Amino acid sequence: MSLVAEDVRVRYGGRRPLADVLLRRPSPGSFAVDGVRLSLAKGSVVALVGESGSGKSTLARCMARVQDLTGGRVSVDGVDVATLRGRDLKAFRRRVQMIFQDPYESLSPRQRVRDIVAEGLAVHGVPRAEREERVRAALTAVGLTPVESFLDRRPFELSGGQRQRVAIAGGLVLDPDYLIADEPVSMLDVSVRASVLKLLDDLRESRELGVLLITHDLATAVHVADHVAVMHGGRIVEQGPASQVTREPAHPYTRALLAATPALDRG
Ligand SMILES: Nc1ncnc2c1ncn2[C@@H]1O[C@H](COP(=O)(O)OP(=O)(O)OP(=O)(O)O)[C@@H](O)[C@H]1O
Repeated sequence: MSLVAEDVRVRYGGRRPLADVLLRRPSPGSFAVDGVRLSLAKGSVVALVGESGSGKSTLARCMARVQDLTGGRVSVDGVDVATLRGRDLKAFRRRVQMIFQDPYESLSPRQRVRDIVAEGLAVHGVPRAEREERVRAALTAVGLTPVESFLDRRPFELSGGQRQRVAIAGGLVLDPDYLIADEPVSMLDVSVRASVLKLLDDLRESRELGVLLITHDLATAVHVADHVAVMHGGRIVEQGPASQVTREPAHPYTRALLAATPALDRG
């Protein structure tokens, strides 16, 4: 079972963001994602690595079907996700969950942990009587135990790492097949990054979750990924097993990324 992007292209229309002009990012005529192929199998962690503006988030949104493609296709188990409607689309929305960089921004400040985590259950019509048990199971799975001491807290009463765990629990509660994590640790203290990455790795193993880990940091990528795809200017310039990409980088851009990651460069 896998979620696959094939020759995906995205071109944005309209006015260009000022930051793009100032940073001399690709012009409107060019593609933010330009012919990308990427496959995410269940039970694997694939890291999508590249600098800001390289197209990682755009590709991720396409794979979650929250963004339209200009060309190519995204399929799940061989079915083009653009063709999904009604019940099938709802099932896809359950199967593919996204979590974001800043758990503080993506979590509603006034809601309590129990309601934040239960939100997806309500949307997907899980009976009220089942919700509490599933919320507890999800919080246990992300290591927020004893569960009782977290259920009634609000986001501001949690540490950054705990907030990211709540966001992950909110995705997991629907028992997805794939988790797309867009820079999930970049806002966290270095000391808690490793534990959140380990959590993603544990979930991959215990739930056979397919994790797409988006990061600008190669060190984060190789920490947990089986497969690394390096994105630059809307294209994947290199991809392969994590050990191969870091030991024998074939593309100059990958070599530059490695050189900027001293610990890996030495190793
Ligand atoms: N809604 C949009 N409208 C116009 N251009 C956009 C839009 N979203 C992204 N872009 C542009 O598309 C390109 C790729 O952006 P994208 O966010 O996918 O890259 P990224 O690698 O995820 O970067 P970051 O890590 O900064 O989010 C950039 O030039 C960006 O400014």
